[in-house]
Amino acid sequence: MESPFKGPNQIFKDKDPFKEEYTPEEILERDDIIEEYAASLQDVLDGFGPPNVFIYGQTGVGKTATTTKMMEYLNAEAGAQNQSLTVINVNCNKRTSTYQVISHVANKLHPSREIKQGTHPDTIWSVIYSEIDRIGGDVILILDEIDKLGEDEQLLYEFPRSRSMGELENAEVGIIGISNNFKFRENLSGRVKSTLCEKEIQFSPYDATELQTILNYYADLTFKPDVLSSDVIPLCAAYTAQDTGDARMALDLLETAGDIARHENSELVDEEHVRLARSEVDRANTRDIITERLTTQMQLTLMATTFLVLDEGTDTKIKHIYSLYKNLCEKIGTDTLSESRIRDHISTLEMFGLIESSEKNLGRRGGRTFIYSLVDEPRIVLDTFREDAQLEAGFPASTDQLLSQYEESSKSGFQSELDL
Ligand SMILES: Nc1ncnc2c1ncn2[C@@H]1O[C@H](COP(=O)(O)OP(=O)(O)OP(=O)(O)O)[C@@H](O)[C@H]1O
Repeated sequence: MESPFKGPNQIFKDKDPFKEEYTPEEILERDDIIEEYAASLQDVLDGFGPPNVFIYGQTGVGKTATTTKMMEYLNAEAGAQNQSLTVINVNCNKRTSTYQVISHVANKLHPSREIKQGTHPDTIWSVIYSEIDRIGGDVILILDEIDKLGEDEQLLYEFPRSRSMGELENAEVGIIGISNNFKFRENLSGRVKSTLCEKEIQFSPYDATELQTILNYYADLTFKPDVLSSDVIPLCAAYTAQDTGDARMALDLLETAGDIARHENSELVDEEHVRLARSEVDRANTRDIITERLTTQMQLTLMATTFLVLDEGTDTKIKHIYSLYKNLCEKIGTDTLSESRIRDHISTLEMFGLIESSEKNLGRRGGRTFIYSLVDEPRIVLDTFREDAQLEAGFPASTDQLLSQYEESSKSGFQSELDL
């Protein structure tokens, strides 16, 4: 058999900067934010103790990268001034409760103690406090994806108050919470909000010009010289700015365009590669949101909406979505939520960019109603649900037939418009 691999790579010189764990040398296009961030952290260097800061903004807008860079600078300055500063970083995506976070922090502070699963929380807290007091100085706990802690506020209440509650004598603690969930802040209890959100920094989405600067920087690190045709970066930036303004998505698009060109043994990456990459990235993003971000109940709400969209004779309004949702729950044997909870889920699906709404007049009867449609092709959404056997069990037997009919009629609808 002939080798299935392609010839020598003519496109990339390095792919590390595209990896999740890569931290760029420079943070571009965020000078104002960096200034604001530095002002919030100045207390540490001036000896007034670490602040609590809440960082928020959509996904991929540089919250984590900027925070990592700020901590590098802060550590260097604190070191130069002989100040004791300890920074502990925890991603709450993997540790979603106070218990899991404190176990992790205790293990980081005191690795030889090895906290075992089931250790009483009081024991864990006392390991943390005695270790922090032994080290002394300022301690900053960074909680990335802090919203994953949900309603478990114990850590957020207790940790920033540890000094005033007499748990610490030689040290003081501040929390930097990072979140892309806008609802999280609103849902915090007053007592936690007032401390955690003492200082807030909002990261806005990038515009096309900012994305171009970021993409040019990464392109220099990752592509061989002169392989990108001149419209590739502006196109990647324009597509992403119109959509989310998310730098991760723009980088993903650029890398995928390069992958496609490499797969074709092409010597250049061009506009067509970016177009192909765009539909690949869209498909992958939709899949990621559905599988990683939605609860089962949200998935069922989206599934009901998708089947209604396929059933072209029925309006996709909440009442109909809810009724189909209840049938699906029954079919796959899960709890059924109230209509108002499903309304909330529909708002969340809109926030994730999976569905969109339009207002419809109800004609002579008067009044208006909202009609929902899918942002992506139904096939992409259903293909994702098919990967989950429990959800697939809810599919009607006629799914494939409905899907083909829908796709046929969308195609013929397009042709008849062209005939005009
Ligand atoms: N201003 C920037 N300069 C250089 N690189 C950037 C910038 N903004 C984002 N990036 C890069 O884009 C990617 C996504 O950024 P980052 O992880 O910081 O986003 P985030 O806002 O923390 O997203 P999430 O909420 O999903 O965690 C990373 O590879 C990061 O290095």
